[in-house]
Amino acid sequence: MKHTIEEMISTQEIDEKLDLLAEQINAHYANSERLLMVGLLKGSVVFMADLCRRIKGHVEIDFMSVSSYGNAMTSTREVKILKDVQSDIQGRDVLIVEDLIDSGNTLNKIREMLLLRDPKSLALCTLLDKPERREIEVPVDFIGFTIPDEFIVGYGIDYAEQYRNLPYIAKVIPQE
Ligand SMILES: O=P(O)(O)OC[C@H]1O[C@H](OP(=O)(O)OP(=O)(O)O)[C@H](O)[C@@H]1O
Ligand code: HPA
Ligand SMILES: [Mg+2]
Repeated sequence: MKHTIEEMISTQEIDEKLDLLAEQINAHYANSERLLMVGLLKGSVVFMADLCRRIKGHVEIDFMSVSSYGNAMTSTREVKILKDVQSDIQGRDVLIVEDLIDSGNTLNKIREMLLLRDPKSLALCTLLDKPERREIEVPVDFIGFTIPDEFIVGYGIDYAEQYRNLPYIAKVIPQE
């Protein structure tokens, strides 16, 4: 599809928001002994890398790979687990780190799956939230930016695998 992109959230705004998010997360887990941050590949990689370096104390990171969008702009609503976490999460404080919540299908599925493994606690953090698009309610504990219903790219987030390397967040504008 022919399109252009337009900057929506600058690198500096992202940096400042990450400082705030990290402050909230550090306060929330001040008494936690072994926090496990679980990122969802691939979209959360850039956010995870920047966020985990701001978290204090004993922190471990792990990743899961799920996919629901392929190269399209709309969800198939089917969430496939392509790679599971390597860590045993039973009795652990687990923080899921996600780049974007749109319909809520991805996070809802992951949350249900991880809860069955009996973690000590399970919380959700997303950099971007698009509440207008929600199909399933998911409880989110830490939210960076609440954004309108636009297709987003950059800072780890793709359109047909492109733009993950942008250091800022942009919206995609379709063209004739
Ligand atoms: O709330 P939802 O409607 O489920 O959509 C959000 C999910 O969709 C995107 O991932 P995608 O499946 O495209 O994989 P990717 O992270 O590898 O780009 C995004 O990174 C979120 O994980
Ligand atoms: O806005 C988006 N951009 C990229 N991938 C996505 N997956 C769900 N929503 C989006
Ligand atoms: Mg994607």
